[in-house]
Amino acid sequence: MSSATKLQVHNLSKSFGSSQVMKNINFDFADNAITTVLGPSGTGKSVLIKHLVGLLEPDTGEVLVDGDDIWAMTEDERYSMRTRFGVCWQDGALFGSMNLYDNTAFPLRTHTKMSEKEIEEKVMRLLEEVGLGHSAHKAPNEISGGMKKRAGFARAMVMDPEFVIFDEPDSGLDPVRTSLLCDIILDVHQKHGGTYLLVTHDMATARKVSDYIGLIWQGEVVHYGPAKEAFENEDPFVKQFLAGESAGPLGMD
Ligand SMILES: Nc1ncnc2c1ncn2[C@@H]1O[C@H](COP(=O)(O)OP(=O)(O)OP(=O)(O)O)[C@@H](O)[C@H]1O
Repeated sequence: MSSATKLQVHNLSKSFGSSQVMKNINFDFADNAITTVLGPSGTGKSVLIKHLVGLLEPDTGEVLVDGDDIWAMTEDERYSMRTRFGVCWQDGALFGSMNLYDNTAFPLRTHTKMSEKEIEEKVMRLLEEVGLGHSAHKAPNEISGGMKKRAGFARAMVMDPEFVIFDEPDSGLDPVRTSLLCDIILDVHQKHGGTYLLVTHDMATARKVSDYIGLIWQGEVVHYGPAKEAFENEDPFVKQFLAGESAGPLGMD
């Protein structure tokens, strides 16, 4: 893959105490495509996301946005770099005291000078795009887990991010709701473009949405390439991983 993509991770390593979670990770995330990073629980997928948005600093290595190392930036530059990202956390990370409309409007009211009329037009369009146009007045505790994730997605999109990151979009959802969310992700991506990254261990999600697939195993990238190539790959590690088999070269520890 070209080394000139807008979002890159180069030789990133990270340890917590004596536990090394990331071992020299490299990714050049394809521009304007959907990449899924797959890995078993505890393999460091959320840690990867936190590095990408500048919430964690690597021990060694770099996170590059447009070729600039985010940890060589000033705090202000890093803050403004973060506004180019929309992140969909597992539970939607909604403010419990605000309805879905106000949750989605919050970044616009905080970071822009848009009028309430402009905000309303944008917020309602996004809530409709994620299938929540009729639920704008509801509070987070009045809606299902799937709806929370969709509301989190609408809020993540409201500042027109170039990079959209999903932390396990399928977690806690049944297969039908997961499939609905995947359809919405594909629709929104087609409409707005952007570089999307999903981390998950759900193969069905990966099959449905991915243009590219990366596999992380024990803190290392064991495969990265076009999704079709990954699912046709004969490498025993990749085959076992994508088939979800217990027998094979990947150990269970
Ligand atoms: N701030 C932290 N301090 C210490 N250890 C941490 C910290 N953040 C993550 N870890 C450890 O790093 C490892 C990877 O965690 P991470 O949450 O990234 O896994 P994951 O692949 O996202 O797992 P899951 O699929 O279960 O969400 C775990 O062993 C976790 O306990």
